[in-house]
Amino acid sequence: MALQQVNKLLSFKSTMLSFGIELRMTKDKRALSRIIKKQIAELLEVKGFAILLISADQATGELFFYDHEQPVTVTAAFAEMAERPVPLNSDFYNEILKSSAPVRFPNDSLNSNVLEQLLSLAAEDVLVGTTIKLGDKIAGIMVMNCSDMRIISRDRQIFDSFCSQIGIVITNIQAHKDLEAQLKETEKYRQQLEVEKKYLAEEINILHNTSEIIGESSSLKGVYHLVSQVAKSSSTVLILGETGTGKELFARAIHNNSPRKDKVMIKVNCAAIPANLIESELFGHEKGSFTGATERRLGKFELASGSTLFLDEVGEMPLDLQVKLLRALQEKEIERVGGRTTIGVDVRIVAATNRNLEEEMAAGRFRRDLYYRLNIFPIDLPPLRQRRDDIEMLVKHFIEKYSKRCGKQITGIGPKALEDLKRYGWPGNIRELEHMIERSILLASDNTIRHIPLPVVKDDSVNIPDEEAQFALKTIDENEREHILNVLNYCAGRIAGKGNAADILGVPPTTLNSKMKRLGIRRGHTS
Ligand SMILES: Nc1ncnc2c1ncn2[C@@H]1O[C@H](COP(=O)(O)OP(=O)(O)OP(=O)(O)O)[C@@H](O)[C@H]1O
Repeated sequence: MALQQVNKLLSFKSTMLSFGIELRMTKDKRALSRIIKKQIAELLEVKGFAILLISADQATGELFFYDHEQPVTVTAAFAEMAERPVPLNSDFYNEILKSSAPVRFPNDSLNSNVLEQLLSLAAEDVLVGTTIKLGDKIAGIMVMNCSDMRIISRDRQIFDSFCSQIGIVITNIQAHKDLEAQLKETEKYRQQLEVEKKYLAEEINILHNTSEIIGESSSLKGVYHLVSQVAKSSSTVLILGETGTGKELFARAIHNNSPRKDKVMIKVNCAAIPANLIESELFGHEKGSFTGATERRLGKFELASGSTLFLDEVGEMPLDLQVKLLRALQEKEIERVGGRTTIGVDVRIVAATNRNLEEEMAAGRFRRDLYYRLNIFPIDLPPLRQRRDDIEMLVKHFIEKYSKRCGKQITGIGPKALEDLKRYGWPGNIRELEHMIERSILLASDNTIRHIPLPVVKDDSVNIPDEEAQFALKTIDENEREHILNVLNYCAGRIAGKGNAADILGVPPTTLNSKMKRLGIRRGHTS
């Protein structure tokens, strides 16, 4: 090799080496632009340049490196323009992206105000565009103006080496940016978890403070025994029982006596969530997966991982979601709405319902396969009318709880009032008893409850039965209908408002209205 050639090669190598080192040591985009400008001008006699960073789908470019010393760059208009992505759908950019070598273009090809201002092409200038690659991956596009394209063509080795050095820098910066974005996303995700955890912990705290299980009747002792047998395992439990019998209370007891007790039990009320939101509530969603999904949201399944998921009112779950629930239970993994990957979850399921699932299956409203998956360890909670022995204890418990809350000094209940309570049918079970005691405390004029405002009977067809035998002949719906009618009579047909039917029954007026509709109760039924 001729000495001159060897010297040229040596000098080129050392220039590239120091260029590469300089680039890698500089962190500031403005300073990097300055280094690129100096080198490109010295080596290739390039006058102006701009480098665009390409979006992942190659649809737009972001102005990344350019000559910050150009006077135009200090204007507000330029700053605003420089922020906007440059669309890459013109022939000019297509040609550059397709070509493996630098391409020369007519001077009016730029089609971008910001680039036109940066390069400020003179008539004698040559406009050149090229891709900036790292290996086979296109990282950016460089457009430049020089006086003679031949310099670039002649020194292609220099030019290519120069471009790949910039490719390394761009890729590094991009990777750093991606990492930062991921860290930001993770931090947001962590914060969301914290918020949800705090909210749930508070919710549970409230419930814990008030949710001692009271009762020593033999039927309840049978339930305690079942709870103690199953709690320690991870088996699915299905709690069955009429409304207000304490299904949620027992679900918490199972969780609190399980090895998962240090984590918060997560509850989903399958009846309370609109059908179109319940999937996202259970399985979560990715950002943008549907209108209104502005953030990624964790589902209750994910939140319950390592803990217990309490599926309340599972009998009300829409059929299409029952399929998804079954899949999640069988495969122990879920997919967020709009997500592309499956997420493994370790969740213990406790489900509850006041519906007769056999009937629901026969009517085609509940999937048989899901029923068998849930009915592994069923626990039947007896209604209050079958454990009247517990009424006195429960009454004492609620008197203590509510007299404190109401700021009254109620110490007990009179024998007549207690006898009335023991004879009543309790279709709303313990919840109804609880509300009744709260109401009686508010109405009491001295420190003893002497009168209980039990629903008044006005219609023979809804007469309150004397003994258990009569209840045994009725269905839950019949009982519910009868009780609602009694309460409506008592409130002179008024549904909404404090002290009226919905309030006494402990349900929102809308729920009472729909129950009335389902049970065929018209307002005219009441007097
Ligand atoms: N054995 C009990 N001792 C004390 N309080 C009880 C008992 N059982 C139920 N309660 C109270 O009665 C109310 C209703 O209980 P819970 O919500 O657990 O019933 P549920 O069967 O889940 O009702 P629903 O079917 O309407 O969801 C709660 O305030 C609960 O604390």
